[in-house]
Amino acid sequence: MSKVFKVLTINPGSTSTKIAIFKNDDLILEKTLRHSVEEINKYKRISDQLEFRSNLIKKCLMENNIPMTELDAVVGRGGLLMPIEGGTYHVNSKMLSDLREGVLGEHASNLGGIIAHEIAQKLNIPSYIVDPVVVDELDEVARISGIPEIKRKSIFHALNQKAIGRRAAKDLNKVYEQCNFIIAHMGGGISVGAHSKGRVIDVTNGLDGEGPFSPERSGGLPVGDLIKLCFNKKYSQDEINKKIKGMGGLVAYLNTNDIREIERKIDDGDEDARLIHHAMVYQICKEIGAYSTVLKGNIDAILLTGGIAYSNLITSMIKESVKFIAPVIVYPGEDEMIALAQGALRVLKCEEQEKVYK
Ligand SMILES: Nc1ncnc2c1ncn2[C@@H]1O[C@H](COP(=O)(O)OP(=O)(O)O)[C@@H](O)[C@H]1O
Ligand SMILES: CCCC(=O)OP(=O)(O)O
Repeated sequence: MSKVFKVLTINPGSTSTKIAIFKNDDLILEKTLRHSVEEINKYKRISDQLEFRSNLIKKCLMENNIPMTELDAVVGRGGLLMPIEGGTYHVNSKMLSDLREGVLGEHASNLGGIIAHEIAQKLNIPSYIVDPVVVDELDEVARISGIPEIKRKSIFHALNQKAIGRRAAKDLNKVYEQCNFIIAHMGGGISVGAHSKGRVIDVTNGLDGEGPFSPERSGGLPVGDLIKLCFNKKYSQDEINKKIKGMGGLVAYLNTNDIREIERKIDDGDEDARLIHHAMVYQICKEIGAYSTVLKGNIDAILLTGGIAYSNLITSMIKESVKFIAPVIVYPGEDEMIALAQGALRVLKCEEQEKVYK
């Protein structure tokens, strides 16, 4: 009989840490540990959250009677490394140092590989990352920004966008590599991508001031006004960075990253909450419209996913605006945990070779 592998998957997002245990493809345990703005903003740098998130994970495994010694591998969501092709990468020392340093910036997913390695090395088992947020398949034309010194970058919810693209293709009785999709992942950050026959040829940088604003990010801003803000000596570089990610978007306007709380306020007649909620949806729709031109209108479906896709109010508002472009399919939440596990399993079962981060 072939060996059954037990894998721990760790997915640090900007507003949550999700963990799951799989026995081969079977899900044994899944937990979402949500973090409030106050909890997260206590820490200056993402790497400072290591102990906080790592302890929560260990506590959760203990409470659920999962002995770590039974694990065969640990796999984390990959972070802001140098741009790389998709796949499963063994966590190595170069990767760890780039994740700790934040070579391409700060994001919670930088902790995925670090925590996976921390747990795995004590157990003497391998640690991996899969399809990190820097998967880069952009068409050359999409890299041009408008200033030669600034190149557009592919930083997005690659793991989930790819997994949902595959799921939708299957639901449409097609294969991902034959389909054209616009995928909007709506979580703590929001990214909108154009998937052309299995390649993400253009995508909003979900982290750094592009696309729609999100629960905790500013999205694209009027540049002239941003420049004034940078040079008026009122804010440090760190403070401006926090306005773009962490303290931007819904957090800046309404002091919460929680859509459910905002929708309760709307139900209670809060007009400010209604306007800001509407503005976020409006910007998502505009971006979907823009990306329909990238695919020249040849689109199998528009896919809405991420935690925010649980909101019927938001998905129905988006459908209303974009359904003229292509059919809209909603996949609430994400397929990231199974995608992480399967990435590790393919390597453990020798069906695929692990990739080396250099
Ligand atoms: N059932 C729900 N209804 C509406 N919004 C939800 C629901 N569950 C989560 N969300 C919202 O989804 C967002 C987080 O999405 P998620 O994909 O979990 O993000 P991340 O992985 O970035 O932490 C938050 O704004 C949260 O309030
Ligand atoms: C764009 C990078 C990935 C990202 O934003 O993830 P979260 O929404 O989990 O913060």
